[in-house]
Amino acid sequence: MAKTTLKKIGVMTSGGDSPGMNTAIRAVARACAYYQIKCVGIKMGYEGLIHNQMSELGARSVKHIINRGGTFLQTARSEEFRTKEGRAKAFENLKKNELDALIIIGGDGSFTGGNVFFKEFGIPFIGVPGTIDNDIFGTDFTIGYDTALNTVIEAIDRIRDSATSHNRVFFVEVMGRDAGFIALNSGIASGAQDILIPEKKDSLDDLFGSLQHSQQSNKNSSIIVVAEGEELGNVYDLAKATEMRFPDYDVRVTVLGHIQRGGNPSCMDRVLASRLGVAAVEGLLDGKSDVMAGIRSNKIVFTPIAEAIKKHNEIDKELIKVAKILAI
Ligand SMILES: Nc1ncnc2c1ncn2[C@@H]1O[C@H](COP(=O)(O)OP(=O)(O)OP(=O)(O)O)[C@@H](O)[C@H]1O
Ligand SMILES: O=P(O)(O)OC[C@H]1O[C@](O)(CO)[C@@H](O)[C@@H]1O
Ligand SMILES: [Mg+2]
Repeated sequence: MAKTTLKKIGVMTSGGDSPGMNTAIRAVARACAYYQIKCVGIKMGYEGLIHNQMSELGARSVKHIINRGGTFLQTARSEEFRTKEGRAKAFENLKKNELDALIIIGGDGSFTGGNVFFKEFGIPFIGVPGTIDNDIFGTDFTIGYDTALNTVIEAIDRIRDSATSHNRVFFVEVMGRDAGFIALNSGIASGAQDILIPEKKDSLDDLFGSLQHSQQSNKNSSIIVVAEGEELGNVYDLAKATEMRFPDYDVRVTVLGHIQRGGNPSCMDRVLASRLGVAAVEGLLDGKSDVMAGIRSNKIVFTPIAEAIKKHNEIDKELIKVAKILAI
């Protein structure tokens, strides 16, 4: 396997945390131990590189974290790393600690940072997609997405209990930044009356038509799942417009928020994180750099970082159709 002579690599988590990041760190540390290279854990994403916060991770340093949410290395959104001076400090520390390469577990922003750093200083790196949003090109699934979906449907199931008891209309906001993957899939899985996502052109008329249909077809509650990036309006605007249009409807709003980012990773996320962590170490040993390790049709693939950042996964139109048919 080994085409390179890497002796020591650094691993970090960066951007928003996601369930399964710990599993990925464990996989990186253990794969390094297996291939007899040193692994260093960098604290707080790029902040830890800039402020020299790092320590060696052996195979046993990562015990009992496979099942824990969050990231024990912690994470950050580093403004300083966006500056040339910040990145120069990071490079100095990287040399001081004799790190030959980096594995960056995070989202598109973290990969952009890695790409800029690679261009400036030639530090080899591989990205591992860790975000609940599933908004990264080059992988069918990102680490944390499946767990977040399961958290969302559990929450909406509970909302449904209350909604049906009161004949209410609920607007439920889910995360996803500019993408509607969480909303569309959780909406189908929780039997939503309507699902509003940025990738689909929505209108108030269509929404009102759907609510009216729900009322007329003897449903005793309606759940509307709204992606946080929805362009028609946020959940509060939509609830207000609905109350004005249908004064007799009893409307409520729930914003699920950061509960979607926590919790023990699902089996799917643990397997994904384990595979991608090993693939990233093997990829570096194989001489790959400036790429992201992902999974496509259940096979490990490496995608140039520039593509992973720029391109977007399309929403599956079949899912939109299924959601519509099943809301009959
Ligand atoms: N253009 C850039 N140049 C240098 N560093 C960058 C750049 N863009 C992002 N970064 C670094 O990457 C960090 C993480 O990016 P960001 O906050 O966008 O999260 P992310 O990795 O996209 O994860 P998520 O969207 O899931 O929260 C930023 O705080 C910054 O330190
Ligand atoms: O944790 P913060 O900084 O509030 O960021 C929230 C954002 O991060 C994510 O949870 C992950 O990218 C998005 O879904 C959300 O828009
Ligand atoms: Mg991002």
